[in-house]
Amino acid sequence: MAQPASQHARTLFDKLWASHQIARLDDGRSLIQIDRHLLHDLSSPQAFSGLRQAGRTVRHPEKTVAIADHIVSTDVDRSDATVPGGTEMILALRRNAQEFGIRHFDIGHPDQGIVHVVAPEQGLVQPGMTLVCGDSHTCTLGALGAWAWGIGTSEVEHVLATQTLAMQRPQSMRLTLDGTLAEGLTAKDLALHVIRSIGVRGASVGFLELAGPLVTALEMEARFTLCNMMIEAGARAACIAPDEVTLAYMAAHGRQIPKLDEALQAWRQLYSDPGSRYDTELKLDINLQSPQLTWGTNPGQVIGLGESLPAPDTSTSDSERAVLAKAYAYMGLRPGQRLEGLAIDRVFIGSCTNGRLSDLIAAARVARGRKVAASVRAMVVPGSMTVRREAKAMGLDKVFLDAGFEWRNSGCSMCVGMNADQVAAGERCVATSNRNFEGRQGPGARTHLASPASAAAAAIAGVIVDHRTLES
Ligand SMILES: CC(C)[C@H](C(=O)O)[C@@H](O)C(=O)O
Ligand code: SF4
Repeated sequence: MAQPASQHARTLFDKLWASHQIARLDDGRSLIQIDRHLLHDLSSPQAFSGLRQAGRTVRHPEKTVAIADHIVSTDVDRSDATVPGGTEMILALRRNAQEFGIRHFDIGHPDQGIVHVVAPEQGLVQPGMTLVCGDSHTCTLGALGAWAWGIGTSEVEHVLATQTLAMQRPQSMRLTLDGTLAEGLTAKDLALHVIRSIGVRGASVGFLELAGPLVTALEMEARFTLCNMMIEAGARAACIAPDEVTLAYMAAHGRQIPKLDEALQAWRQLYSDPGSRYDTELKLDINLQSPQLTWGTNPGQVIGLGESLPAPDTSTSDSERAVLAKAYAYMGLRPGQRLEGLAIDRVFIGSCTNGRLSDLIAAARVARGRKVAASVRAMVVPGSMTVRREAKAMGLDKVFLDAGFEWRNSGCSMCVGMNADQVAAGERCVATSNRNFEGRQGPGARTHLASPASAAAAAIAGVIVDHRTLES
C-alpha cells in the first residue's frame, strides 16, 4: 500500500504556491503574486485596449517585458511590413511599451526573438518565480524551476493592472521518466513519445512536475524542449526542479540578478521533499530506440521510424475511428504505411521548441557538406537574434547556406500560419515546432513534427529518413 504523504513533506508546487499566495478570497480562490509578465505582439493589444478603457495603468512596468515575435517577418532585411493586419499589432505593442515604460524586444533589437527563447536567455526567468504570458507555450519556462503558465487576454489585462491573478489552486501531477534513449535521440523524440504514450489529455493539470533520470540527464536547452511540449499533453505549467544544470545556466544568464550568489543557494531549496505527493503520480519506463515523428493532426499521433502507421482495431471506438480517418485523409496517408521514404516539400527548423543553439548544432551536424534535395524548400529560423549571432560565430550559417537552407531572422515563423512563412495547401512539411493541427502551418498544410536532426535529414534526403543513416 502507498505510504500516506507526510504532513510536512511539501512538493515543489506546494512551495511555489505558498510563496506566492498573497490572500485567500471569499469565493475560494487565492490571489497569486506574479513575478514576471511577458507580452507578445499577438495576445497583448486587446488587453491594453481594455486597460485604457478601464482608465487603469500598468502596475509594475519593471516586471513586464514585451517581445515582438508571432507576426513579424523573418526576412533578413525585414521592416515592420508583414501579413495584412500584422503591422498594426507590431505598432500597437511598440506604442504600448513606450507609453507604459515597458522594456521591449522589438524588430531591430539585437536580442529580439521568440518570447520563450528570449526570456531565459536574458535572465528574465528565475527558479521559484511565477511567470505568465498570454501564450500557451509559456510552460517552456518552467524548465528553470519557475511556475510558468499561459493565460488568456482578460487575465493579461488583470496582471497588467494588478500584478496578481485570482485562481483556484490547480490540480498537480508528477510525471517521472525513467529508462533509456538510444544514441542520437533527443528531448524532442522523448517529448513526442511521452505524448504518444499518455495522450494529448494525459497530463491535463494546472501544474506538472517532470522528474526522473531521463529528465535530469537532459541539458538545459533540452529541458526547455521537453517542457515546451507538455502543454500538448494538457499541462498548463511544466516544471523541473532546479539542479546543478539549472544553476549553471542561471549563473551564465542571470548576471544582472541582484545578489545572484545568494539566489543560487536559495534555489537549491526548490525541490519536492521526499515523501511529498502530488494529486496524481505517473511513471513511464521508456526504452526509445528510433526517431519519433508525428504522422497525424495532433501531437499524440506519433510513430517511431521503423513502425507502421496504426490501423483501427477491435478496441477502437467509433469516435476514435472517425478521428483517425480524418487525420489520415488530411495527411494523405494510409494505415499500415511507413513514414520512411515519404516525399516532403518543406522543412522548418526553428520555433520555441527547437530554435535554440543546441538545436541548430544538431541540424548542422546532419547538413554539413550536403545539399538540400532539389524538391525541398528548407529554412532555418533561429529562435532569437542572440541564437542567430551565436550560431553565426560558430559558422553554422555557412553550413546551412552552403547546403541550400534559407537562413532567416528570428520569429515564430512557420510554426504558426500567422506571418508570411507558410506551407501551401497539400504540401508536406517536416517541422521542429510543437503543433501539427489542421491548417497550423497554413490552410491544407501537412505537418510532421520532428527533432532538428530528423528535419535536417529530411531536407537533405527529400524524404523522411532516419538521420542516423546520414550523420557523419
Ligand atoms: C498565438 C498564441 C496565443 C499561441 C499560443 O497560445 O500558444 C501560439 O503561440 C501558439 O503556439 O499556438
Ligand atoms: S514559436 Fe510557435 S509555439 Fe512558440 S510561441 Fe511562437 S507560435 Fe507559439
